[in-house]
Amino acid sequence: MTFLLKTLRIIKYKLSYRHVRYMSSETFDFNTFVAKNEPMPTYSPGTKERNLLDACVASYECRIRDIPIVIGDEEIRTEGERYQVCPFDHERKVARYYYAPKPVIQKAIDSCLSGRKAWERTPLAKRAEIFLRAADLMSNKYRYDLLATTMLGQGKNIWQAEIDAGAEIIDFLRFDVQFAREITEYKPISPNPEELNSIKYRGCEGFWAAITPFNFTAIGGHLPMAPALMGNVCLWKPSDTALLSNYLVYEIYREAGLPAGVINFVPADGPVFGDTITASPDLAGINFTGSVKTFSHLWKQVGANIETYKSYPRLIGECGGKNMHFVHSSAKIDQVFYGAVQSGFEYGGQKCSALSRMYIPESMWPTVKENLVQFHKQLIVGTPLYGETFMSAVIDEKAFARCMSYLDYARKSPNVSVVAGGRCNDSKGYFIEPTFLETKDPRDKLFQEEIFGPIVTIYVYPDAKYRETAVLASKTSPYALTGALYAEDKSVLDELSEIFEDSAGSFYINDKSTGAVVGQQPFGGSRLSGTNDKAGGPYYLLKFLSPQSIKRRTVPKTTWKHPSMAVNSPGKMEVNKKSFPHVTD
Ligand SMILES: NC(=O)c1ccc[n+]([C@@H]2O[C@H](COP(=O)([O-])OP(=O)(O)OC[C@H]3O[C@@H](n4cnc5c(N)ncnc54)[C@H](O)[C@@H]3O)[C@@H](O)[C@H]2O)c1
Ligand SMILES: N[C@@H](CCC=O)C(=O)O
Repeated sequence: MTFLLKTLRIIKYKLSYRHVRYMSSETFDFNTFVAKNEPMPTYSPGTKERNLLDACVASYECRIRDIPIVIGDEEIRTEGERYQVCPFDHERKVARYYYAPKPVIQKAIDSCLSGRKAWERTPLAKRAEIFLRAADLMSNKYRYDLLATTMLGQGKNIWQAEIDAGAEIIDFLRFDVQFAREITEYKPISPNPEELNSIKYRGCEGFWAAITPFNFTAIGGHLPMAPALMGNVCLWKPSDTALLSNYLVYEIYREAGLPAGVINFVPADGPVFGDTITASPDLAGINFTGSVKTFSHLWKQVGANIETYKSYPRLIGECGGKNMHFVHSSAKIDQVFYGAVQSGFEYGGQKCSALSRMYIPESMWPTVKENLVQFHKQLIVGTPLYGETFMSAVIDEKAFARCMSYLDYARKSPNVSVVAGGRCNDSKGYFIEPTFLETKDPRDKLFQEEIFGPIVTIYVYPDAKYRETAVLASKTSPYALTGALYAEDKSVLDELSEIFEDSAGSFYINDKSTGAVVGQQPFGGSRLSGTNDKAGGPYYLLKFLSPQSIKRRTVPKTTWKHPSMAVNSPGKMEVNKKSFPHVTD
């Protein structure tokens, strides 16, 4: 009976998915293509898209997807199967997967390399068309599956899943196509009529490795796609806790026409994968998003092997943050609460851009505190499958333990008090209550270390000391990812924006620190937050090109002499006897 119901649900969903939106690949002309951001449906109760999404989520009930390693066209399953579970219900398995050991990772490298030339020689416009087709499949046929797998596997609520696995991934694909055209439009000049100059926009010699995090399906899909678009071949190592959605993205690329072996899908133990790719002389680059710890480790491994590579590997790393909201007394107070709740707690604070330290002027603190406590009471924390849930569980046991250790520290520290929240429960899922803490010490570790959970710490400063506090805030953390400044006073905005210039790669004025949109706010940070390559903007793609400059002489030379030399007997080789006295006639 359950089986029958389940099958009926799947059939009903499959019959109803055709909800056709904008198709960018149908009338595609590479030379004129201009991307636009994917419209986001509201999913409010009773809408068509909400009903379709609910049916899609239900169709995954009792299903465990089997996810192989894919090298070329070959599916590989190794011994020792593993499971991805729902973070909000850790008894519920959603995917079964397998780790690639060293020889399998090496096989994936060899497979990539064997197809590299053919893919690089495929015209850019053709490569672009494949990824636009993928964007259309994501926008239409697979929209709800992408959301459902992100909700179930990564614990995002409907809106957070749409931002990521709906709009953002589609935007990445379409805007990258436009950016790829724009950055390859440059042609060198040929002012000498005897020469013709050109540039060949090659990919890199070797293979790229895309190592992706759990927290954004869009980042998972984008990191291998961007090098592939620019003519590279790539190994994609997805995160263990994002496999369900990430494998679907991989399947969509293949359905859209991506040839086998251009991207090989290689789930693996992190260190085994890292050791194998950094030991390969053919490593062309690593496109990484994740923690500082992992990126620094990879960088060291590349450094240790530097003399063994055929080319210097390029390293892109988008890492963590300790993102602040700095509030001045001229700020609009309601904007401060809304921003804090959304940026601090959406997706359980598991966005690299999430608010985690906040500076509030004394005069505002009583009202801000009262409102934060009131809002806190209204937040629904639970299963992301329920439409009114604001926030769900953190991703896994490790994240739960990390958040708990900071909450323990907060309870024990004489400087810290709990404003709201502070509880945790992992009996069903990895639930951490959204928490506001207040500290008396603006250099507290709560103001320096990335927690990556729903914990926001507040420091209350004397209004008149806003300048000194801003200078302190700009230097407190080793990260520089995102930051927001709330103020209405124009001179304060100018002054503080300058103070914060080096402390945030993505800076917001009177808006929260999360929610960058592709093509609108290219994203990334410096200091320990990464190499600031600005995904979602055009310059990102430059990293994946290794252009070849070509000069063609069209009129043969008639002499070897420099113009500065006397013109007697042009073109005839003469030996200068003063320089070579030993030369005799
Ligand atoms: N700046 C950004 O754009 C951005 C975006 C998303 C996430 N992040 C950051 O990512 C982190 C959260 O993601 P996470 O928990 O998945 O990070 P993580 O570093 O634990 O894992 C990232 C990836 O690296 C792999 N990995 C782990 N050890 C490895 C090793 N030795 N060699 C090779 N690969 C290895 C993991 O399996 C995973 O696929 C946070 O710090 C967050 O701020 C940054
Ligand atoms: N680009 C996203 C964050 C990505 C990191 O997790 C944002 O702007 O909120």
